Amino acid sequence: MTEHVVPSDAARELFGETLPVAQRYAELLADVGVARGLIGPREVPRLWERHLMNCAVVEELIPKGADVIDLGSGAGLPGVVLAILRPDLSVTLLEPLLRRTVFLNECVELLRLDNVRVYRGRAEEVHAKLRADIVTARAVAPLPKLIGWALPLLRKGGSLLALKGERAEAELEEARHELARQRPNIADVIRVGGGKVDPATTVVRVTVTTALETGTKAAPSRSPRKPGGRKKRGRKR
Ligand SMILES: C[S@@+](CC[C@H](N)C(=O)[O-])C[C@H]1O[C@@H](n2cnc3c(N)ncnc32)[C@H](O)[C@@H]1O
Repeated sequence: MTEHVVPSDAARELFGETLPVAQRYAELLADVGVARGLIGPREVPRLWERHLMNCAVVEELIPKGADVIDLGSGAGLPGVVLAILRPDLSVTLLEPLLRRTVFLNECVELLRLDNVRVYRGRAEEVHAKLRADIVTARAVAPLPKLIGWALPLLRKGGSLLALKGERAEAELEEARHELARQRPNIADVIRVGGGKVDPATTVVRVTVTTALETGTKAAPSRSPRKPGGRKKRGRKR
């Protein structure tokens, strides 16, 4: 195992019985991910704390059995982490760049993630094709742009969970105009994972309170699970 990819006790606690799969993912990021330029070599020593764990704690905001789109998944953050931790979720990794979707497909296969599909495309071009209960996004675009890309993908009552940094509240203020132009919604900033990750992960959550207008309806969502699917992995809480 790559020396730097050894999980801390906190990571062991957080991932529980799913740790071996998370560990394999961390190794893929550290080896293939770095070799192909999908993740910077300087990130390797902090893969667990800054990347995997920071993303994992967002799972507490996601209802059981939800359809999740990870918008701008890149090398799989946070989508792959959430899929590992929560086999009950159906996760679509939405990513436009071929090099990244190739890596994502390799991850799905090597980690045997039957609850994940990789979808190559740009968010703004798939509004008529994809629908979800939750859209996650980390480091993809400024909030006003992200809102315009993500909200049309949500079912009524669904939420965009945008992982943001220190400026989350200010970004939300800057996005008020765009929020007002969209379907009715409620937006707030929440911090998750306090006591598990330091600093806690900051999430801008935007929940849409109405259904999409007719004429913008997507095809029914396809479950990424294969027929007969994989056995559920247990999870220590
Ligand atoms: C800085 S990377 C972040 C990747 C990953 N979410 C992470 O946190 O490591 C931004 C990603 O968003 C993708 N992206 C950019 N514009 C997009 C769009 N319009 N729709 C979907 N994905 C997009 C890029 O291809 C890239 O992989």
